[in-house]
Amino acid sequence: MADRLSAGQQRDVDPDAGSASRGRAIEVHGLTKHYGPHEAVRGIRFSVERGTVYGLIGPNGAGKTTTLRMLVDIIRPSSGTMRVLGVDPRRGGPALRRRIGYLPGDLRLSTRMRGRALLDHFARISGPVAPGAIDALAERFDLDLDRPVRALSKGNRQKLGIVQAFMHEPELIVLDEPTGGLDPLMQREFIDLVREARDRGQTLLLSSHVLSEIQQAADRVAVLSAGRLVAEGDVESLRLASIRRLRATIAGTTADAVGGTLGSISELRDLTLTPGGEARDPVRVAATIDGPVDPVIKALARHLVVDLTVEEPDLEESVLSLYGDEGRQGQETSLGTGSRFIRRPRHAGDGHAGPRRSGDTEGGPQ
Ligand SMILES: Nc1ncnc2c1ncn2[C@@H]1O[C@H](COP(=O)(O)OP(=O)(O)OP(=O)(O)O)[C@@H](O)[C@H]1O
Repeated sequence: MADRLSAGQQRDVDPDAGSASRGRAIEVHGLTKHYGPHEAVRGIRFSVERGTVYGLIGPNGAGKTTTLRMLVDIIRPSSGTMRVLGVDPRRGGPALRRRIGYLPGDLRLSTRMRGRALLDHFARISGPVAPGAIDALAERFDLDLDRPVRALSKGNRQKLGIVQAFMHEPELIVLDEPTGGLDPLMQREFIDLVREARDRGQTLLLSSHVLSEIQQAADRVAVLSAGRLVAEGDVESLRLASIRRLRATIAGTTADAVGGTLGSISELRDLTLTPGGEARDPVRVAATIDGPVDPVIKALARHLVVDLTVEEPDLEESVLSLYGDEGRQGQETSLGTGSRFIRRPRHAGDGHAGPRRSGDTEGGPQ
């Protein structure tokens, strides 16, 4: 596994592995990474309490992988400081690495070895694995360890990566996009595994661009955008969770009547109504729900709803929707009760001038 934490060169463990940070598994201050002139991570700071699950979310290219790779000492930061399990990862060497389980985002496994032999090989590097632990994990994920790794499907190779990250029950588990390639049943199993590890006192840091996954698994969340940390807080405080995209088709009425019902719902933003060609043809509704779904559903139910979808928007859309231009540029501002950097989200009504009929502007449905 090209990217797996390897034994590497022996280095000394930092002697001041610290009293001040004993409650924290990870502390990051002003962490920055340049790739040539490109600033992939720009002065971020966050900390992860021991025995918690911390989620890093952000659209593609936000800097999640770069951040994780710095924490596990695969790449060097350009500037800033990090403490991982009380140790500077640049100086922690194999002793620190054995305390960490790591699943890289670009897991490449193409060996002829069978799954079991590969995991045994990893176990020799990562430290002792309890008897039966590998089989128990494999069984849980329905993973056949007797097949050559290169013959496994992408999802099964991902399972192998998950097993190697968890099997030695390390103090800290760092997972980059862990559920890529897993089917929904296995994703569920993975979330359970994360919670059980947390309940045993292990600390987990995971990245994802799927908001719902982080919502289910994490206690605390940081949102990265364009290399900056634009929001940080506990999962409930993260308003990204309440953003949904609504599409509906309503029959037997006019766009004006639908606008009359929906126009005053404060949870709806960017409401666009597209009338049918003929007077009583179905009206198509598109909008963003920012808040509880219930008032919207009740307002829609006053009409004949012939089709309805309410779905999670993609993360880029959510970040930009809530954090606007600052999110686009990755700026930080602070706000919040118990949360750093949580920017006041835009509310319905901020610049919201009622429903738009399709054709009123060039934009169309958002
Ligand atoms: N080795 C590299 N050389 C140059 N630029 C890089 C390198 N690795 C990453 N980048 C750039 O750094 C930025 C952050 O990339 P990173 O992979 O950390 O983002 P990410 O949030 O993990 O994205 P994704 O969800 O797509 O994996 C991107 O603009 C990316 O193109």
